[in-house]
Amino acid sequence: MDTVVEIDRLTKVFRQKKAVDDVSFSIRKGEITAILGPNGAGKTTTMLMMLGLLKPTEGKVLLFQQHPKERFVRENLGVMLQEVSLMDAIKVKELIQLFRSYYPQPMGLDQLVTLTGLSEEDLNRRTEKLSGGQKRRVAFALALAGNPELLFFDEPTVGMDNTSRRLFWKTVRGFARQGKTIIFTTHYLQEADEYADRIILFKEGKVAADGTPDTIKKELTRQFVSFISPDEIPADLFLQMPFVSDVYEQEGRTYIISDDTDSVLFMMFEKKLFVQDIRVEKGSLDEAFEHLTIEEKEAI
Ligand SMILES: Nc1ncnc2c1ncn2[C@@H]1O[C@H](COP(=O)(O)OP(=O)(O)OP(=O)(O)O)[C@@H](O)[C@H]1O
Repeated sequence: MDTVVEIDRLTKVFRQKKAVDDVSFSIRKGEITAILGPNGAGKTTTMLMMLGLLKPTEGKVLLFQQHPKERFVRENLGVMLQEVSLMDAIKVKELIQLFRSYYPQPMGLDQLVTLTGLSEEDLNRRTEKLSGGQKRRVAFALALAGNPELLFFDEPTVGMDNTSRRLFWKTVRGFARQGKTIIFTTHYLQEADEYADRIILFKEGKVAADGTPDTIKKELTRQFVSFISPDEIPADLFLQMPFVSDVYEQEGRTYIISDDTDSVLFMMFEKKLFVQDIRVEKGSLDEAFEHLTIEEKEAI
């Protein structure tokens, strides 16, 4: 059973708004997948539907080939949501032990403490006395308590200091090496790039791109050569080059989209094309991603 998550034509409509719009994908065992996208793109809504916490308007979710609410799924699932609310008036250690007792094969307390960086002092503290960062560490321990095969993290590192963040990712990577499947949402391309095997990029409730970090970066950062020419240069001249993916004209300027802008320039000079005002855009990743975010804000 290689496919752990299967989503088929998932849609969620809140009043008039389509928060998630006809999304399908599947996730294989042992993959670390980042669901990346700007505010309001539909990441959390998708995650809540995957977890069975929100009913889809249309479409379906299968985890381990079963409905998310099935007992087998529950016992193999670990979740850390954005808002951490812990039970009050109980010591951290007691809360973790309580969670461990819910599962047939829980993770050992010592291992949980090592993996999450909780100190002896933290364990004996009452939950309402914890700082934001400490709460997230406890939430992480609770997500791991059942030694789950599938882990969901909704913006896991928000509010974590650098040490906690490093430990978090070290633990997550170790899990993936053991064959556990990890899904996390994030706003940060850098975090997705660094830690995920695969990025599913959400935009306005849809999957805008899906692939390895390198593929996604390439898609986001279209490189091109552009110029103005008084001559009619046939687009085919460029399109027949293997590294040119598109040619178009906009406001009197011709754009040659290519991964290899150097070769485009070389060909232009070799053929002695009469062009003026040549510009080469290497495509900054940050700019491209920011552009995506701004578009999203404008659309709201
Ligand atoms: N319970 C709800 N009722 C009405 N609208 C909602 C509800 N939950 C989410 N939405 C709307 O659905 C859209 C998607 O929201 P969602 O929280 O899934 O996005 P997100 O990508 O997780 O954003 P963020 O990064 O800000 O957490 C947004 O426009 C949001 O306002």
